[in-house]
Amino acid sequence: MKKLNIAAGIIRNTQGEIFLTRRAADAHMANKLEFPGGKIEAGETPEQALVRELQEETGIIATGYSLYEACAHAFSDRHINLWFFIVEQWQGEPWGKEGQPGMWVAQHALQADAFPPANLSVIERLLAEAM
Ligand SMILES: Nc1nc2c([nH]c(=O)n2[C@H]2C[C@H](O)[C@@H](COP(=O)(O)OP(=O)(O)OP(=O)(O)O)O2)c(=O)[nH]1
Ligand SMILES: [Mg+2]
Repeated sequence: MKKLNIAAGIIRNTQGEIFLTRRAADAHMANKLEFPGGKIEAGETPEQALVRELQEETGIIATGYSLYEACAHAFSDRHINLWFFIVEQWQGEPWGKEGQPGMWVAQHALQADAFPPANLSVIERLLAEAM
């Protein structure tokens, strides 16, 4: 079974909104909302992958972040380890740089069923901790 390690950024602004992107129609977990991010490459730390992926997918340079939650999930065809980081300091303005729709959503308005199933626990925690 395929094993993937993923770093993703929960980019949160001072209004308590989080930047989300929608996955492509032809990707794994097609059309689901996600926290921007992607595969940790050989030799990279999760933090290095986070900074690289956010630059590639949203154009920002993350400068302040901390690990929020790590979890594992077995899909029917792959096993993934996910590292979710809260990102609260960055340079630039995030946008859907790879053509994917991007949007700001209030933390308290996140909806777990719009995300891949692996995100359930992190969404529940974000909802519980929303202002
Ligand atoms: N980025 C991201 N991926 C997630 C989330 N939840 C979740 O299950 N995933 C899964 C979907 C994919 O199987 C995997 C992410 O891989 P990806 O397709 O984004 O990888 P990548 O950016 O490196 O893309 P590529 O170079 O392979 O095209 O993790 C999430 O919140 N954010
Ligand atoms: Mg990605």
